Amino acid sequence: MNSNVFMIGLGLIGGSLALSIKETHPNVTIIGYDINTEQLELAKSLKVVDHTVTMLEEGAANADYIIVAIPVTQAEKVLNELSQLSLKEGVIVTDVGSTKKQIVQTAQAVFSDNVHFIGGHPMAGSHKSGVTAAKAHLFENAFYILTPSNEESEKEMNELQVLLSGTKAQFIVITPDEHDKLTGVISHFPHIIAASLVHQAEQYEQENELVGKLAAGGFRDITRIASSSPAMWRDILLHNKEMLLEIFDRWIFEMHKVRDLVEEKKAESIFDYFEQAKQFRDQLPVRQKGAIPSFYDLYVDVPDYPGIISEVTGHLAEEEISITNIRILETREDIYGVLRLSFQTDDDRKKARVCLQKHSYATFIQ
Ligand SMILES: NC(=O)c1ccc[n+]([C@@H]2O[C@H](COP(=O)([O-])OP(=O)(O)OC[C@H]3O[C@@H](n4cnc5c(N)ncnc54)[C@H](O)[C@@H]3O)[C@@H](O)[C@H]2O)c1
Ligand SMILES: O=C(O)C(=O)C[C@]1(C(=O)O)C=C[C@@H](O)C=C1
Repeated sequence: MNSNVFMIGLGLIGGSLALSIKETHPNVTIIGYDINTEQLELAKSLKVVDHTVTMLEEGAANADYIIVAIPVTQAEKVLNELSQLSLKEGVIVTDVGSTKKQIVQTAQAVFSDNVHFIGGHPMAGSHKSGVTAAKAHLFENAFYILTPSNEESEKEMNELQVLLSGTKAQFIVITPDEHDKLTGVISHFPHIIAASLVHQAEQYEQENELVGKLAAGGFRDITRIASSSPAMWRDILLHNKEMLLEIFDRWIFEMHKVRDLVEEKKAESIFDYFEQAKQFRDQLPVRQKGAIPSFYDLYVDVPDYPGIISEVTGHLAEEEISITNIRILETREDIYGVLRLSFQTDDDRKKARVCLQKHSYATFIQ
């Protein structure tokens, strides 16, 4: 494949897609554009793209594929701008936005028949933003949702999937409406809850400063996504208003129900509430990225002495095995603690296990 790809938006998602495309199709030329000149220059110096341009029309004119990877309200604006430019006959335009209804509607309204728009949404990401957080394998095993317009032929759909095959994601085709309902439940609303829990803790901290200091474990796990880009989430909430209002109502009803159980001390019902949630949560496909992010965790028994963590990570670094997360689960004096190392892939975890066993560490996988 030696097509021209024009990547608009060189942040986490645009950067990651560019890297994965280049890995599978080295002859593809990727031209990058971003309104933030710092991101643009970084993308060029990190070799995430081959060339950069500072005007939309410069990159759009010769593009066989245009990928719009910017916050969703900006995406609508840019689709409009693109529709005013002279584009190659048969160009395939796609986006990566977390909402689909409004974007697909805009694309259908503005593009003529010689432009093939296919809505897209890779269902994996991070709370980190910017090109420096981009990774070629960000979407491995994740679902990649496509919402083609009715007229989109099989040929264009196949071509786009070939271009994006390096993501190693699993493509799934649904309607924009279905998309916004599903993501409202499993992605958009959870982000609101995470942010609201953080706000609540902040308010309580004014009464007692220990709140912030003690906020660890569960609080950190459930609020990681509250560190995501505010601009991105503002736009998503504005786009998916109808669905989110419906979920708010159900959620408020649910919270009243649990509140009543607590007030009335209904022990059995409280148990059932947690038990049913645990059952549903435990049977979700954890190896697969998507609704629940997958982590390839390796547990290592470690004695508690200074420098132990750098010793373990040092062995892994020698063999160029990268860790995505590290956490001490339990380290008390004079006993063995447990280090939980997370990896991006199962392969990295296997290599790490062999490496650490060679250095006489006991390792286990849950
Ligand atoms: N972060 C995630 O987890 C995730 C996952 C899947 C999809 N998405 C979607 O991907 C899109 C991009 O998110 P991201 O995480 O890469 O954000 P990001 O902040 O890392 O990158 C966005 C980039 O777009 C640029 N930009 C903004 N407006 C622009 C414009 N008008 N023209 C050109 N460049 C512009 C910004 O300067 C920035 O570099 C969003 O629509 C988001 O909803 C995000
Ligand atoms: O892992 C995270 O940090 C994410 O929030 C990723 C996440 C999600 O909600 O699952 C966020 C928004 C995207 O549209 C898709 C994926």
